[in-house]
Amino acid sequence: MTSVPPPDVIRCAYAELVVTDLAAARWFYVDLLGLVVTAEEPDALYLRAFEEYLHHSLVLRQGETAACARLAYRVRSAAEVDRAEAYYRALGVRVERVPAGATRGIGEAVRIEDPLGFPVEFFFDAEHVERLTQRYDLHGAGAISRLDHFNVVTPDVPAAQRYYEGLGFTVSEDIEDAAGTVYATWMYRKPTVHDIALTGGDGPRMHHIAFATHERSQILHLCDHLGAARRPDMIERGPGRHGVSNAFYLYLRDPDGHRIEIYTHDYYTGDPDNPVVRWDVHDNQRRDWWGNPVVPSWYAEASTVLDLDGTPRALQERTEAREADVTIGADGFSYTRAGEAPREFKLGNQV
Ligand SMILES: O=C1C=CC(S(=O)(=O)O)=CC1(O)O
Ligand SMILES: [Fe+2]
Repeated sequence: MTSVPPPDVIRCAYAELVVTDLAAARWFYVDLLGLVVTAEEPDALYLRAFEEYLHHSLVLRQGETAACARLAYRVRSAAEVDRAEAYYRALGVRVERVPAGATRGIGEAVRIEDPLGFPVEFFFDAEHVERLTQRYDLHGAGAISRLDHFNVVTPDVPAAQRYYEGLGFTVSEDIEDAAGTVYATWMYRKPTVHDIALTGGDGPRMHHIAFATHERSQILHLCDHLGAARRPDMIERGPGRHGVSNAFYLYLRDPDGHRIEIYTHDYYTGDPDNPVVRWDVHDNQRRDWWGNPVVPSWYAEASTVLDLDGTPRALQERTEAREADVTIGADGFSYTRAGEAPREFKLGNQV
């Protein structure tokens, strides 16, 4: 902890992913997902969703090894970038101040290796570009409106929660058990369910980046589009309705295996007394409200993250119980209505 006040974070703002085949990634993110190309270079794409007016919310950069190179938060003013620098220098983590343009379209920024091992950037100034909210002539049937959240894998969820609480984030929901083990936590700065989800597991790894649509029909269109492209294998999990967040969801894997969630219909969390929702890890509606099982890859796989030199981070193993180990008997395979003995397999699901 430090006596230096934290920067005033507004929201999650952009991610930078390393992809091994930029053309293949372009098909997935632009031709399929419909993200808008703000700028294009031989080895990089700067993409945004239709309601976004900052230069980008996703950077795809050609590289040898697929990885997450950066998770960026926007702060409320240029002065808050200075405060971020002071806060993290006081925390004693690696801090770099970069000039405007270090990332195309982004102003002066502070980059850190955060206490959880993630490459994180704080910025305020960014180039404004056309906001395409009402350019319905450009929206496809699967139009994506904005970046919604990051989900990261980290071994010690309570420690990660404490770090983010120090940064001014608030818990909206979590998954825990009767012994007090916390398996995952959702935390926000913008008044929705989360800007960051902390998923218990070997980390640091990036679990997914999520974009929001306005309508469930847009998510269903993306599934149909993948079918038409004969690429339904890019659908990892869903479509479905989450228990946590109540959002309608779809998880896709991009050509490099990076997980992208398309998400809609979560809820407002902006009042100071917003109630925290706590889920029992043995409630098999927690991750899918309809009780459908979470596919094993969703628990097991996540993207490598890089340090500020671009070197992949070594992983620290989770030492507490792992959700996939404690819920296989409840993840769509049994019912957990209070007082009822767990049943066998949920109809239609077999291990
Ligand atoms: O955004 C999310 C909201 C809810 C869930 S969960 O699978 O319902 O826990 C996962 C998630 O973190 O991707
Ligand atoms: Fe998510």
